[in-house]
Amino acid sequence: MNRATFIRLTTGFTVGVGATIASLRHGGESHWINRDVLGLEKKKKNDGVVEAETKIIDTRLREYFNRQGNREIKAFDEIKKLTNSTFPKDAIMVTDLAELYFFRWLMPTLNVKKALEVGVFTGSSSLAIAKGLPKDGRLVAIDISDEFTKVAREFWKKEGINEKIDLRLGKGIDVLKELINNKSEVETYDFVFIDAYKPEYKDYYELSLKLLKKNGIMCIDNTLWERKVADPSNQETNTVFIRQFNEMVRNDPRVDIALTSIGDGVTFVRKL
Ligand SMILES: C[S@@+](CC[C@H](N)C(=O)[O-])C[C@H]1O[C@@H](n2cnc3c(N)ncnc32)[C@H](O)[C@@H]1O
Repeated sequence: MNRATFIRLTTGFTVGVGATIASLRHGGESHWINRDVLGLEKKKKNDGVVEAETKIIDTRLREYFNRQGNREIKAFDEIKKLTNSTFPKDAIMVTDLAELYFFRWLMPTLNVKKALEVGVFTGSSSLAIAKGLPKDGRLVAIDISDEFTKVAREFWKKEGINEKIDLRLGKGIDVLKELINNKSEVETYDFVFIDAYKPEYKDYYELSLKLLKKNGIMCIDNTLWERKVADPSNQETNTVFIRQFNEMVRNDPRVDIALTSIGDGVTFVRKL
């Protein structure tokens, strides 16, 4: 059998690819190998069941996915490259490419005219949102860092979308409160994207909910937090905050929700 067509477990247990993605049961210690075949990571659960996880981590499959699943927008790659060279240590914060394509598509699909974002960094998600807005659409983009958003501002200008973006520098909570204080802003936003300081997610959520229209959509990024939310032994600060946040949203009767495994996990919320 061609090595690339099977999964081998450390017990010597070997199975064909087609039948095994959902679950493999066996008794001994196991780790799956040859991620390259499926592009899916598998982990052994306590009861010996090995399950496929949804995040695409295989480079080849990811490349195929990004190439074939979307009509290429070169600017998404360019901003990622520019961020890598300008802020190599922080570049991991750039929003997942699949998410960028999805947001660009979502804006006209939801007929979004007025959007809000908390957490701009070098401007990738703002770029995707603004590209999907109509000519007279507006994105209010909030970030605390002048240094990061300087790169964003220059890039938006180059892309000809800067007119659609109203950048507000400041702490997310303060700027959202300022917006709410202006009564004409309350319940006028069609779309909100939250991707800033994790311990403040609950505050961004509460404040943004006031700004969101009825039936407006809020997307909250990183809600699977590198899968750590599902590991009870992980008690890191951000993991705990995200877990509490997920619990709160799940129990909030003011919204309808869908947690998706796109990127690092994105929760979609519709204001009822
Ligand atoms: C994960 S990055 C955002 C990534 C961005 N969405 C993108 O597509 O590249 C988080 C951003 O939140 C900003 N930030 C951190 N604390 C903040 C706060 N208290 N208020 C507003 N922005 C904050 C950081 O400066 C950083 O740019």
